[in-house]
Amino acid sequence: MAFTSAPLMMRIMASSISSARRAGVIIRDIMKTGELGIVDKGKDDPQTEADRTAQQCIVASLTKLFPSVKIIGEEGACELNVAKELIVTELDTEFLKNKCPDEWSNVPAEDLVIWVDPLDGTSEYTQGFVDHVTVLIGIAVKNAAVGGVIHQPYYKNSSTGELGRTIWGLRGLGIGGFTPKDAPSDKFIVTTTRSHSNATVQCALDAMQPTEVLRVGGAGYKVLQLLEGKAHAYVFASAGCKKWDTCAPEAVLEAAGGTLTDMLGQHYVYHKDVEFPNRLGVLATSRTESHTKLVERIPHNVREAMQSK
Ligand SMILES: Nc1ncnc2c1ncn2[C@@H]1O[C@H](COP(=O)(O)O)[C@@H](OP(=O)(O)O)[C@H]1O
Ligand SMILES: [Mg+2]
Ligand SMILES: [Mg+2]
Ligand SMILES: [Mg+2]
Repeated sequence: MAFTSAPLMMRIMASSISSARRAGVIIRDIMKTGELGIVDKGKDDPQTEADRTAQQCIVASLTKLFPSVKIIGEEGACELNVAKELIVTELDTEFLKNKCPDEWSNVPAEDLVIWVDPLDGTSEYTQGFVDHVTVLIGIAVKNAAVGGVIHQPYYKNSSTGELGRTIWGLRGLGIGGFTPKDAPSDKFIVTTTRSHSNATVQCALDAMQPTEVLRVGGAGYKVLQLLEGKAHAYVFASAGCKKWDTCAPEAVLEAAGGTLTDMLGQHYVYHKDVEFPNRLGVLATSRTESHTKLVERIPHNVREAMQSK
């Protein structure tokens, strides 16, 4: 096959793009059957047949191609001996036309972790807000979120009518599949959770003094709103998001000049032994905003509430 000599990082990105697309088809197909097979993993934490099957597809496909790379998926350990139709072996050839940034051209498998959220925005998926759903595949090198794929299965291309779009980002290369837009400079729009709010989340939002608040599902979708110029900041003062929610969004947003950190302005780490919860919340800003200025607006009681978790 052409391009098989591409560096490991580029092959993983290209395979992530292909398998995220296939996961998007699985998510749409399961919705069409009307049998979502919802299981409650905890309070406000549903899992569906689409989460389970999309994860099997992504993890089995990446494991087949990259057996020595650590892969961590939201839905836990999964069966790797899956039906042939669930295995995606093709690499996205368009992506492989890019030159690998020098800093990633020799990264060994043991420095990599792939964080998989097979369906981000599950609550919204079960309630029919399908636009909020994304498939997230993040690639960490040692501690840092470096590469990411965000696939939006229900995005409709207005000229072709085709469903699904895939946005990728790689530090040192930039982003693809999409042209970012800046949000209006005469407003300050903040995007936040639709289904996991609480008093601390609201207190942090109020402190931002937004002109408008958007309440939508999924970490992936909220970061897309920043890239699309629909919001200036994503503010979520809660420990509810996990590493698979933020690895891909952080890499894509930062490749486009934005910033994603905890509420204190520190980057999360994504090595294989890190704990899953993002205990200090999520604060993300588009490339036009001063991240530090927003960190300074977080009130003491919110900082204390988060640090005591
Ligand atoms: N309190 C909480 N409990 C469980 N999961 C939470 C949570 N708060 C946020 N999350 C998870 O973080 C992601 C984004 O949340 P939100 O849409 O509220 O912004 C969702 O991922 P999943 O849909 O992949 O599970 C959601 O489940
Ligand atoms: Mg979930
Ligand atoms: Mg998620
Ligand atoms: Mg999920």
